[in-house]
Amino acid sequence: KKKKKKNPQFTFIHLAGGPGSGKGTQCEKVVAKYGFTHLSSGDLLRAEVSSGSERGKQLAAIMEKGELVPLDTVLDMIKEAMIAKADTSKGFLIDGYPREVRQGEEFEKKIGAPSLLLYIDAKAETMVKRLMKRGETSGRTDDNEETIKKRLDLYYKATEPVIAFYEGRGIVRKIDSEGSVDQVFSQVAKAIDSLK
Ligand SMILES: Nc1nc2c(ncn2[C@@H]2O[C@H](COP(=O)(O)OP(=O)(O)OP(=O)(O)O)[C@@H](O)[C@H]2O)c(=O)[nH]1
Ligand SMILES: O=c1ccn([C@@H]2O[C@H](COP(=O)(O)OP(=O)(O)O)[C@@H](O)[C@H]2O)c(=O)[nH]1
Ligand SMILES: [Mg+2]
Repeated sequence: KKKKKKNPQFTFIHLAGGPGSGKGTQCEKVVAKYGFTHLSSGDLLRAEVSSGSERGKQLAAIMEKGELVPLDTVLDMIKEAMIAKADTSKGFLIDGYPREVRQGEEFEKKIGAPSLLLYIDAKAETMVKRLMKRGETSGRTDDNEETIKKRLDLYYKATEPVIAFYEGRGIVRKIDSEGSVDQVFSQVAKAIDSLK
């Protein structure tokens, strides 16, 4: 029996990469050029924390430690945000999700299959440097040395396998993010243009 494709009217592009690799920075530029809708799971979680809700308080405790919020919570938030934008959006940039292989599997079951995964790759040393710098002004409680170390460890353990999972499907484009923002973006744009 042929399986019906979920949500074929939308393009889904995942961005995976370590903390501070530059996912958010690149997404802003993609939005400006291509008009896709940017959904950052981290930003959605931080918005819930700022709301001061009971759920937000629980999330804050997890994020401060650099651990992962339960799968269903994050997926529900992404889904809600997508529904809110579904009328006006052609495609979604999903930044920082999936964080682990199971999250990728659930996304496909409940939302749809991605056409591209942009793997934003930077050295650990580079990521730490950028995050420490960002921490001077970001106000993010997780931009401190101890939590950055935990986020990196978890990235290598849980998130890198996601990239291998999608490599098997041939949709991964590796982006070298050691250069300037514009150098990185020219690689990102090439990968997106190759979709058409
Ligand atoms: N030199 C250089 N710096 C960058 C580049 N991209 C991002 N940065 C800086 O690195 C820091 C982290 O960038 P973000 O875009 O917030 O990184 P992120 O991957 O979204 O990180 P998380 O929010 O922690 O997931 C920022 O302070 C940026 O100014 C880049 O291509 N080159
Ligand atoms: O899908 C997600 C996205 C974020 N987080 C939590 O939110 C924090 C910040 O995530 P973000 O993507 O903003 O930053 P990164 O970890 O890439 O530096 C993480 O450390 C996690 O605690 C999570 O659990 N699941
Ligand atoms: Mg970000």
